[in-house]
Amino acid sequence: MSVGWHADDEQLFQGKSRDCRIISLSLGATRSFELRRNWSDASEDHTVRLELGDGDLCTMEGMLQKHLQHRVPREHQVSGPRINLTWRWIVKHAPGCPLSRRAFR
Ligand SMILES: O=C(O)CCC(=O)C(=O)O
Ligand SMILES: [Fe+2]
Repeated sequence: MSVGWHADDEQLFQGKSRDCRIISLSLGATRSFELRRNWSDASEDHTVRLELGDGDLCTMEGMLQKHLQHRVPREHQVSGPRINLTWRWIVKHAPGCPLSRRAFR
């Protein structure tokens, strides 16, 4: 299992235009989690690598989704199952949703 380079830029969370907090809990096998800048720079590799183990919490906050991408790279030496639970805050509600009036206060 792997997750390719991406930003969590879904409209629901508005992570490219305002502060956005995403909290994740990893359970199971330890996996690498990498971050890189959101624009190409072939001359230098600024990739940052973390290890997310069983029970680890990871947060991505502020404007991280605008400026950085993240991924969980393929690692052939890793075996065993892993799940990652995430908590995200919906800030863009459908028109007519009772929460939409509060969303941008
Ligand atoms: O599995 C992870 O640690 C990250 C998953 C992820 O990037 C996502 O759900 O958007
Ligand atoms: Fe993600």
